[in-house]
Amino acid sequence: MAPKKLSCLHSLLLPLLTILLPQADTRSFVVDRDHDRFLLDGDPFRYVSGSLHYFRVPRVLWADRLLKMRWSGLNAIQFYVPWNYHEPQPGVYNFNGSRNLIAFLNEAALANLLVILRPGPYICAEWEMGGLPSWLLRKPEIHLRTSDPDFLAAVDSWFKVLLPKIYPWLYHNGGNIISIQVENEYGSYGACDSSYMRHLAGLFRALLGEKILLFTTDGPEGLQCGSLQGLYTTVDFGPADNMTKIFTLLRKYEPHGPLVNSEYYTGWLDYWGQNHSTRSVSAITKGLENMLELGASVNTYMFHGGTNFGYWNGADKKGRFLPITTSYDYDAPISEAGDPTPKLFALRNVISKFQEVPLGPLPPPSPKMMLGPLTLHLVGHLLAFLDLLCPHGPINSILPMTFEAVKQDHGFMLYRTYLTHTIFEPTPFWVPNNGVHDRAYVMVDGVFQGVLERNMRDKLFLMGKLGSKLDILLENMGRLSFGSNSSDFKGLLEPPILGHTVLTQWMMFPLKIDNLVKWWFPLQLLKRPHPQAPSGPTFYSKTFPIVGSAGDTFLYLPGWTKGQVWINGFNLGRYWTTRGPQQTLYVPRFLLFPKGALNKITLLELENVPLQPQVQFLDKPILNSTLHGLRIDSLSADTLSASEPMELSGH
Ligand SMILES: CCCCNC(=S)N1C[C@H](O)[C@@H](O)[C@@H](O)[C@H]1CO
Repeated sequence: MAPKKLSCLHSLLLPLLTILLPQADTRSFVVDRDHDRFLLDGDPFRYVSGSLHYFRVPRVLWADRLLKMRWSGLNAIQFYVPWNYHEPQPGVYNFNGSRNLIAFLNEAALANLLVILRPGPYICAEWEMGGLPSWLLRKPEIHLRTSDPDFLAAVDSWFKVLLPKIYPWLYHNGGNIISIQVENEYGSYGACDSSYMRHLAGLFRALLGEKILLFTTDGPEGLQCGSLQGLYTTVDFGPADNMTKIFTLLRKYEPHGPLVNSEYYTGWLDYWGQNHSTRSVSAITKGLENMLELGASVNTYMFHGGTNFGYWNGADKKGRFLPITTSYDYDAPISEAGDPTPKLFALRNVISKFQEVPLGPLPPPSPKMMLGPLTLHLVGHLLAFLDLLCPHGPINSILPMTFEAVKQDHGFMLYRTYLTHTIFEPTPFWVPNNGVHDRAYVMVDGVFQGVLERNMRDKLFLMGKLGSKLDILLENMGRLSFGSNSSDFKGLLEPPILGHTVLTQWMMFPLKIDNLVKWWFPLQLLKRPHPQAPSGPTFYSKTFPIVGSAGDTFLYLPGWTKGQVWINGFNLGRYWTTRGPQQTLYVPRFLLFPKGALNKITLLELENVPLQPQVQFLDKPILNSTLHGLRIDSLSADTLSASEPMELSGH
């Protein structure tokens, strides 16, 4: 069922693509079960693909990354489409700028790369709520990833917008999409709702037609529940797994047709507070060569990881809640900053034994820049800006409400109540049933008392007078992206208890920090110094010029604790210097104004500010600090010493 009207871009591009590519009516990508292979336009074909997530790479960098992937010998790329990235509110869609999926497909076509598309609706990917929009949780009893009518209604409505957009880009229609995955590792979810999977398969067929190859991907243990008649079954595993054993198991589901590993892990993800993950070059190249020897088609996950900018990281639960770091470097062949690594050259060498790889030099690593140290100035305590951060005023409720209930999807919310009696002695303060989701910065009359953290710290001791103001800044650290319970509500899930008193009569202030930072600090007069010595959630800022030529750089925040950073209004993501393993944040050079113009860095430090409120921009990342302090051997001496301190005029 072709869409009734092609967008003007399609009507312009499609004829171009049809001229550049063989006529649409002769194009085909099919499974040849007689010879256990794919056929592309009737010829034997094997893909060697790499995963790159457009939603983790600013659009201005897409062409650079795709060129490097093509040069590496890949003939295809694989990527997800995060539902929550494109439908921020029910019925509100965004496909602009770095969300322009069609522009990304076109960039891939221009790089001569075929596409394996994975539109979900659930994508996992260490992404916020595995790609599902958090507004689904406004119906708290919804059963995600099942044939729950409320969930399917939202899925149908989303796919009726998305799938017609990609229909013209299907390979047999003249585009570059050769196959499409249905759901994601459904067999690992536990619901095992085959009517849900059948519903999705039917919807994809209705909107995409009969020709496109639809497939599923599961770990070996998930094939039973994740596979479905009519969808080609593929598997995922890494270099340490037993390829022979897993492919033998896969043959139980696909006795004929090409063997496919849809996620061959080149590295792994990082959690805040855990050691940095790496995978050895030798193990990865050996595993890839073994699979290519077998004639398998392989997608390497990730080939370029990118960054969880803003609040987009997801989380796992392994004994305790584990948020994913801002960096999604993944120890991938192309680093977070887009630089080729030894792993890339080693994989290219393996691929070249099986298929032609493009000649010509690979673009050199991007120029890097050092800057600073910069001394930031105090703008004011977060509470001093409540009127600007929550212009519509608070929501009142006897019991605290969740982020989802007040329709705050990401970031921070302030909960406020007043003590109904004087507390003379330090008195236990806690939220029952581990009900802080995820971190609570507690203040009494504006004075910072400490932090409660999901699974990590559940009690503080407070004192206060009758009528004292009790403020709790609640941080959403990203919703679970994997596991059987994606309904990861955020906020105070239960009323807090002080001593023997259940605290009621709450005011909820959903905070629109990003809006404010984008338009804020135009003049020094907006500073609102805090009456007490600032500790707890406090804004710092600095205006600075670039010295010398601009380049990619890595923001280093020695002595700071935890918070959020914006550069020229762009939300760079979370830092957590005291937790690691990530110590720097990637700053693509396009974010910075060149020499002659002024840049603005804004920090929201949530806990403690260093005596010297300074930051530096380094010429290399630090992603592997030990759990107990930074291993500075990862930095050259000159980098650490950096240039002369820059005392700049201005604000
Ligand atoms: C502990 C990892 C949680 C499960 N995720 C796994 S196994 N993975 C498979 C999943 O399909 C992919 O989206 C990624 O999430 C990948 C890990 O990078």
